[in-house]
Order: sequence, then structure tokens, then C-alpha cells
Amino acid sequence: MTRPTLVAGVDSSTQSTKVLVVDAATGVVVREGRAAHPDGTEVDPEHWWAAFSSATAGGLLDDVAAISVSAQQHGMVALDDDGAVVRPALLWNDTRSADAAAALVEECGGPAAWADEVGTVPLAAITVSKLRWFAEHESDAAARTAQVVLPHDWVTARILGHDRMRPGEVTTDRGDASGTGYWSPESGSYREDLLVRAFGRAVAVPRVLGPTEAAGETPFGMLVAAGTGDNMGAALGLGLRPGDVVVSLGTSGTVFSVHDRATHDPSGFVAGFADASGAFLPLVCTLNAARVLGATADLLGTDLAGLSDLALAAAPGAGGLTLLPYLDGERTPDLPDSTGTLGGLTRDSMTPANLARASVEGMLCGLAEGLDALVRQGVSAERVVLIGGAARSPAVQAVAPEVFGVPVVVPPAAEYVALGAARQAAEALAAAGGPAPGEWSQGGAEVVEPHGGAAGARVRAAHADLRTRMHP
Ligand SMILES: Nc1ncnc2c1ncn2[C@@H]1O[C@H](COP(=O)(O)OP(=O)(O)O)[C@@H](O)[C@H]1O
Ligand SMILES: O=C(CO)[C@@H](O)[C@H](O)COP(=O)(O)O
Repeated sequence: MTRPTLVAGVDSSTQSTKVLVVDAATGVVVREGRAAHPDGTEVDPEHWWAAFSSATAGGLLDDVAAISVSAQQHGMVALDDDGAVVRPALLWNDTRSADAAAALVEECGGPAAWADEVGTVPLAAITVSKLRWFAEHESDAAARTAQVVLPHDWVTARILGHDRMRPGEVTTDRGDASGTGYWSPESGSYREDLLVRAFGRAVAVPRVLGPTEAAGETPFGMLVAAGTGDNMGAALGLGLRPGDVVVSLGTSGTVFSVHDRATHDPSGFVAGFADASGAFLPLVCTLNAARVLGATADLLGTDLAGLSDLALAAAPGAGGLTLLPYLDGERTPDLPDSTGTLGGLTRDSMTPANLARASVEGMLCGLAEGLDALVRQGVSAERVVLIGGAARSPAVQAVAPEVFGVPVVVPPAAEYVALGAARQAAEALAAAGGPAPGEWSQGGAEVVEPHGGAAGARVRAAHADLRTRMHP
């Protein structure tokens, strides 16, 4: 019997690294590994490497022909002349660069000009804003910086054997490059002028590979594909059909779709990213998703399953309780210094079940506003495809169709980011002369239809009303 061709996909996300080894012909997952990352909004990239090494220990990658890395977007990894990291990576969810973002927007012609030029209006999350903050606040370390790369670029170069990575040795892809704020998805080229404007001088940036181009080969002969950002990886892994919008509930909450043209939203709500296949990936990202449920469960002295049971025991609308879940500040809407608000407290409404329900509804309402914003950019939204850690919650699955107002597809629980990376590895292998991968399917998805009543609209109205009152 011939041995299957194996490919591996890596998801190096905010909270952990997950690695899947997949049969390239069928998409069946044959082995998997995972390891946690430290908490925090800045992290030494060595922790990502330690997590990758631990997740793949014990021969996980034996006989793997090709590998690819999807990782959290936007993180600023600054390297010196020797290719060593200059400071811990500043992650997407670090909001200290909010003022730098506002200043850059102002200096370069306002939000519409940025949306026009690079598809995205810089917020604290975007790499270009982090570079400005870095230049202004840590001038010695900034002066030692010769190159700026992203998390997936760095992990990819380490897999290729570069302990220190010099300019020219690091690559990226169009999906992740589009989250920097200094690469244009429409023209497919860097905007060095914007990078220089942010950082005060030029620094080296990685070469942008095409969708099936390889970054290289490991010393042991494993092909390493281009890799991409984690949301772009999920899009590859899901096998989306026209009209599908993905809602991913991980550390971040994201709403995105694969689109045939670049978007330019001057309100800054929709980031006009590129995807990993040559198309575009308009995306809305909130800073508060799965961890809102975790924090509420802790407050209520229960676990995630208990929180879900409580939420399902409450009526839609949570008896009038409304949670604006800005526990870590918020990115969309742009309220980096905000905190959460619980509205509608009365002696009747103040029950554990209502609070649990309000946490689920509050988290989903922010994303429903993102869905509306995508539709305003011309995205067709016939169905929502729900993925990410919190998509496993029965309460989230039940409430989502009401809040989104469209059918919600819940695919079988799987690591779709890592799966998408594995798919990219399989396609890079085929482009390099290996066997063509077959069609992959993760099996039947459950579809939950909205009830059609007005409950979801009332929940959304209460959320919008509280936000307007708290953040006029
Ligand atoms: N059944 C569940 N209900 C609610 N949240 C969950 C559940 N399972 C996992 N999570 C949460 O999902 C998050 C991890 O999701 P994941 O998509 O892997 O995040 P990331 O990619 O940002 O690291 C954690 O915060 C975890 O607590
Ligand atoms: O910043 C964004 C998207 O623009 C985030 O979606 C990050 O890419 C982190 O993703 P998760 O770790 O939450 O999956």
C-alpha cells in the first residue's frame, strides 16, 4: 500500500499554537498537537517557538512533506542587524498605540485617504501604528531595528532554520502583509512612504510570496509554504461558498468574507485586507469575544458549560440586562480606552442566568454590527459560518441566528485556521511538482435557522441604545 502524502498546518494564535497533520489526498486529520502561549499583549517570539516545538514534540511532523503557518495578524516583531528580536512583539490586542494611530490618520489626510490608499484606517491594532508608538517611546530600541516582520513570518523563518533572520531571509504573504497598513492589497505593493512616515526612516520588510509559492525547505527537506494571517487561514480551511460570512469567536471576534474586490471603508469599521488565495478579505474585528464568556463564567463561579446552561435558561433580552463587553477596551467601534458597561439592572433582572445571557448577547451584538458594515461594503451575507473556541458553546449557537438574522452554519468542531494552513501547504507542494491534493471536507455542518420573531432585533436595539448613551 502506498503511504499517504502528509502535510501540516500551524495556527499560532493569541492564546496557543495548534498543529494538525493532514492526509493531503482526503483532508483527514491524522495527528495533532497544541501548546499554550503566555497571556499578555506583548510577548517574546521565543514563546511561539517554544510552543511550536512542544506541540510538535514526539515525532508529530514525521514524514510530513510540507508545512505552512497561519498566525495572529498585525504583531510587530522588530529585528536588529543580526536578525535578533529587539523587544517583545507588540500584539494586535495591545492598545497603547491608539494615540499614534490617531496622529497618523490625521497627518496623512484623514480616514478616507488611508482607506483609499491601503484599504484600512489605522487603529491601535495595525502594525503601522505600533511602529509609530515604538519610534516615539523606545527610541534606543527603535534605532537598533533593521527589519520589521509579522508573527507568521517569524515562525516560518524559524521553521526554515533561521535562528537569527537577516533581511532577505524572511518572507510573508499578501494576506498578512495587508494587515500592516503599509502594503496595498489593490496594487499588491509596499507603501514605503507610509512606513517611513510612521517610523521616521526605512527598515527592511519581508518579500511577499504568491499564494502557492514556497518560502523554502527545512534542512530535513520539508517544503515550507508562504503561510498567512489566521483569519486568512480560516477562510482557506472552510471551503466557503458565495454568500458565506465567517464569524470567528476566539480571543478576537472577527467577521469576514472572501470578496472579489478590494474594499475601502472610510468609517474604518471594515478593514480591507487581502486573502491568501489572490482575492480580498474585508474584515471587522472586535477585541472582546471568547474571553467575555470566560470572564463572566468566572464571575458567576461556574465553567463555560455552566455559563451556557445559565444563558439558555434566561429569556431573549436577558430580562432587560445589556452588556457592552469592552473588557479589554475595544477596537471596533474604536474605543481603545473604554471599559465594559452593564445596563438595565433591577432587582428582577439581576440574576445569574440573565447575566450569562447578556454576556452572550453582548458579544454577538458587536459582531452583528460588523456584519452590517460588511454588507454596506457590498458583501453578500446569506449565511453566517460560526467558528473559533466560543462557537462550541450551545448558548452561542442558539443566540447567534437571532442576533445575526440569517441562518448560522456550525461546521464540525475543528481547528479551521490550522486546517487552512495545511491546505496551503498541500497546494504549495503540488505547485512544486508534488501530488495534487483532493477535495477536503470536514463532514456535515449543522444549520440553525433564526426563529423569525422580533427578539433578536430588540436585543440589538438595546445594545445600540446603551452604546450611544455611554459613548455618544
Ligand atoms: N465551549 C466553549 N464555550 C465558550 N468558550 C469556549 C469554549 N471552548 C473554548 N472556548 C474559548 O475559546 C477561546 C479559544 O479559542 P480559539 O479560537 O482557539 O482562540 P485563539 O485562536 O484566539 O487562540 C478561549 O478563550 C476558550 O476559553
Ligand atoms: O487582529 C486580528 C484581525 O485583524 C485578530 O483576529 C488577530 O488575527 C488574532 O486572532 P485570534 O488569536 O483571536 O484568532
